[in-house]
Parts: sequence; structure tokens; C-alpha cells
Amino acid sequence: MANYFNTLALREQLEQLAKCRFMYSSEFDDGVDALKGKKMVVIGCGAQGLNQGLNLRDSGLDVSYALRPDAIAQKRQSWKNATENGFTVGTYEELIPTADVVLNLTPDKQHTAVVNAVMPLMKEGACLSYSHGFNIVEEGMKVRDDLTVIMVAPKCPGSEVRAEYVRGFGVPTLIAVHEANDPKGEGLALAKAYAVGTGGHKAGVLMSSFIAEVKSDLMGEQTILCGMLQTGSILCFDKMIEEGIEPGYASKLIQYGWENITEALKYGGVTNMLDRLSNPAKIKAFDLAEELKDIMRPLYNKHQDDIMSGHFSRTMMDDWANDDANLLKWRAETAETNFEKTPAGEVEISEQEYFDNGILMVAMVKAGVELAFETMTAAGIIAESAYYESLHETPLIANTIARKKLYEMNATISDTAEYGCYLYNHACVPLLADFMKDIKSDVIGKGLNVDDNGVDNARLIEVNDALRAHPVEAVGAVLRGHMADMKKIV
Ligand SMILES: NC(=O)C1=CN([C@@H]2O[C@H](COP(=O)(O)OP(=O)(O)OC[C@H]3O[C@@H](n4cnc5c(N)ncnc54)[C@H](OP(=O)(O)O)[C@@H]3O)[C@@H](O)[C@H]2O)C=CC1
Ligand SMILES: CC[C@](O)(C(C)=O)C(=O)O
Ligand SMILES: [Mg+2]
Ligand SMILES: [Mg+2]
Repeated sequence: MANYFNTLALREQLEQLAKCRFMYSSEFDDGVDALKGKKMVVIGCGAQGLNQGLNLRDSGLDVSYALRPDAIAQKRQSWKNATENGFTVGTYEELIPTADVVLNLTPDKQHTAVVNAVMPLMKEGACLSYSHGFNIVEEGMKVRDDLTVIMVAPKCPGSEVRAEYVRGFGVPTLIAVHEANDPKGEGLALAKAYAVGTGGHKAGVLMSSFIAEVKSDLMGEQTILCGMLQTGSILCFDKMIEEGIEPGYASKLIQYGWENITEALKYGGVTNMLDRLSNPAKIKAFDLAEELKDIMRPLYNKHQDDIMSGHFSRTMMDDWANDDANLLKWRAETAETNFEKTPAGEVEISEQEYFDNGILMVAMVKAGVELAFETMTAAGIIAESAYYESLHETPLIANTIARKKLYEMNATISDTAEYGCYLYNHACVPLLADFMKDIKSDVIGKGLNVDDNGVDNARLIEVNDALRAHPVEAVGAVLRGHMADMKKIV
């Protein structure tokens, strides 16, 4: 199988990358009708499988789970997830031939084997669905001509897909139809109904392409969403210890700090996150972020270039073929970092203190969000999609670190995201070594030690203007406007 993206002419690549349209709520007036009475069989009952299945069932749809024989015989977690929630579980042979829609929610590494195993069992004219397009775009999977192939990709971890639905809302979702596999022209109707079933239409749906989803999703997860938070956690913790900060305090400031500061990002973008700082601290965070952006820009460009060229997917697939040697080594190394091994102390930290004593963390989030957004849009990804993959999803990933540090983040995200996160971290930690030498506890751990909060007016105006003028803020204001309901219930 060949990399599908690389087989396309440049003109077609650019057209697919730019495919992205924010859908009107009226386009979902038919609700889940296109899936009513149809049998939806989910393969895999992990992070996305379980949570999407729960939402779809609560939306009135017929959901069951096809698991591999060992998972059933050994009553593995996937079997427990499905049976304890009252779903019918069966083997591929029992359930796939009955399915109108097969939802492939297994890890991307398994997709070729899984799709090859289920395709011969699928009934004529059925639909195969993905939540990430890696198998189609990077591996060039060819699906039987009579089958419809769609994608419904929630832009967040599985746990949030469920949590938002239970709150009466949903999470932004990207849908797509694989143009090579839409024999009956029903792909879009099925994808829209599926997005309604998970609640995605309430938060915002982008009609996009498999290619745009893959090239943006990989970039977001490797850089700001997971890689930057991992690198930031490790560097900020080690610096605080070097500066004599009490380890329990340092651990807590980081573990819960990302969640606290990015909550401000979620509500009002980068501008609001920096507005939470005093004026001198805001200027300091702005300057640090500018420095970080200069240092890290080549790394962000490299990640995006490697994703576009297929170099990233090729090297990750080499690791798959090598029994995940790098992934497992990096996972073990992460468990041994000082931050990961130091429990959060019992100390009280107020919400404001997370900002005041975490100026460097604020700067890292600002730099990472803006760089990821700038790099994606420069590569032809549309601003709405780049916003979801940079700013919007950062708080959702930060929540996972608050639960159980980097372990929880890397366990919750897909294996593909975990691999990319470590890859970024390995390059970024040494890249920031010189920058970190000049960092002191005034920007991480203790806060600015200033007698008054006076600043130069002209400089403050300059900083405020620059913050508000960044393109991620313009698209963010519009997209957050569509999420007004969410603000009332969180
Ligand atoms: N994690 C996330 O939040 C997000 C994931 N996605 C995408 O969703 C898809 C699923 O990812 P995710 O939910 O993380 O996956 P998980 O790792 O959480 O779930 C894996 C599930 O697949 C089953 N499985 C593993 N290997 C096989 C196999 N060879 N054959 C059949 N079943 C298998 C496992 O069960 P068992 O081993 O017991 O058989 C388990 O139930 C991926 O395409 C991912 O990119 C998209 C957005 C976010
Ligand atoms: C951020 C990682 C992700 O893309 C996601 C949760 O959206 C994944 O692959 O897990
Ligand atoms: Mg994603
Ligand atoms: Mg992903």
C-alpha cells in the first residue's frame, strides 16, 4: 500500500488540505434519521469506542461491539467496558455481517489488519467509519468499491466526548467522506447523523477531508496539545527544584497549573489567558513567548514538514514493525522523570496563584498555540481546523494531566499521539536548554518580585495590540461564539 496523499497531484493535495467548512446548525435538522433503525457495530471498546457508543445509544441508535476472541475469552477491559454498560458483544463473525455501519475504533496501528479482517464479512453497500484518517491517508488502505467510507473525528479525548454529551452538549467534530468510496452518495448524510448522535453538532462540525484531518490532527497532538505540555512539565519542574522550590509545591503547580491557566484560554483565547496576569507579568510572559517562538519555530516547521512528506508516518510505522521499541522506551523514560515521580503536595494554591507563579507556563502555552496555528495555516490547513487543533483542544488535554500527570495524558490519547508527543519532547528539551539556563523562580515558582505593578504605557499598548491581532484570536472569537451554550453549563 502506498501513502495516498503522496500519490495525488499537487493541485489535488492543496485542494484536499484546504477542504474545511463550518456547518450551519440547520444542516443537522434531520438529526440522527439517516442512522435510525440501522445497526452500528463498533470494533474496539477503548477511549473513543466506549464513549462514542454510549452517546450514540443515548441518542436512540442501535449500537453493539465486535471484539476479538481473546478480548472476550479473557474478559479484557474492552469486554468489561462493553458488557458492564449493557451492550451486546460478539465476535467479528457474529456481528460484522449484520452491520449497516462498522465503526473502526481500534488503535491506528491495527487498522490495516482490522479492516482486512472485517472487509470480507461486511455486507454489500455497508459503511465503514473511522475517527482518524491515518489508515486511508498515510497507509493508502483500499476499501471495497461497494462500501461507503466516512470519518467522524471528535477533536478531543474520548472521556470528554462523553462528559460533554452528558452535560447536554458535545465536542467540536470534523467529518469527511472518502471520495474514492461514496458509491451511493450517502456518506455525508451518514456522517452528519453520526455527529448528531455523539452530540458534536452542538459544539460545531467542520465538513472536511480525510487529508486535512490527518495532516492537522498529527500536527496538533505532536506539538502544542501533548508534546509542549510534556516538555513544559519536565523543564518547569526541574527548574523549580534547582531554584529551591519545595518539590510538592512545584509538582502541584504544574500538575494542576496547565488545567487552570488553559481554562482562561478556553473562555477567551490567548488574550484572556494573559489578561489574568498583572501588567508587568503579562509583559514578561509576552516577551518569554516571543523568545520561545523564535527558538521553537524550526521545530514546529520540521514536524509539519515531516507530517506532510510522509516521513513522520514512515518512521512511526517502522517503530510499529519494530515492536514499538521507541514508543516503549520513551514511555518508560517519561515515567522516570522527576515531575512524574514527585507527588503533588497538600499545599493550597489559589486559582490566581497558578497564573502569578506560572508565568513561564503561560508563555509556553501562548508560544505553542500560536506556533502550531501559524505552522498549520501556512501549510494550507484552514484557520477553523487549525484553531481546534491548537487552542481549543489544549485545555481538554490539560485536564488529563490534572488527573494523573503525564501518565494519564499519554494513556488517554491515541497511540499515534503518544508517539508524536515523545518525538517532539525529545527534540524540544535540548532545544530549550540554553533558554532555560536564564530562567529563575520569578517566572516559575514564586512570581515577580516587584514593589509595584507600574509599567510603561506604550509597551503595554504594544503588547495588548499584538495579542489581539493574532489570527488565532479572530477565528477563535467566531468559533467560541458557536459554543455559547457550553459556557452556561460548565
Ligand atoms: N484516544 C482518543 O481520545 C482519540 C482517538 N482517536 C482515534 O480513535 C481511534 C481509536 O483510538 P483509541 O480510542 O485511542 O484506541 P484505544 O487504544 O483506547 O482502544 C483500543 C480498542 O481497540 C481494541 N483493539 C486493540 N487492538 C485490536 C486489534 N488488533 N483488533 C481488534 N481490536 C483491537 C482494544 O481491545 P482489546 O485489546 O481488548 O481487544 C480496545 O478496545 C484511533 O483511530 C484514534 O486515532 C480520535 C480522536 C481522539
Ligand atoms: C490530542 C490527541 C488526539 O488527536 C485527540 C485526543 O484528539 C489523539 O489522537 O488522541
Ligand atoms: Mg485529535
Ligand atoms: Mg490524534
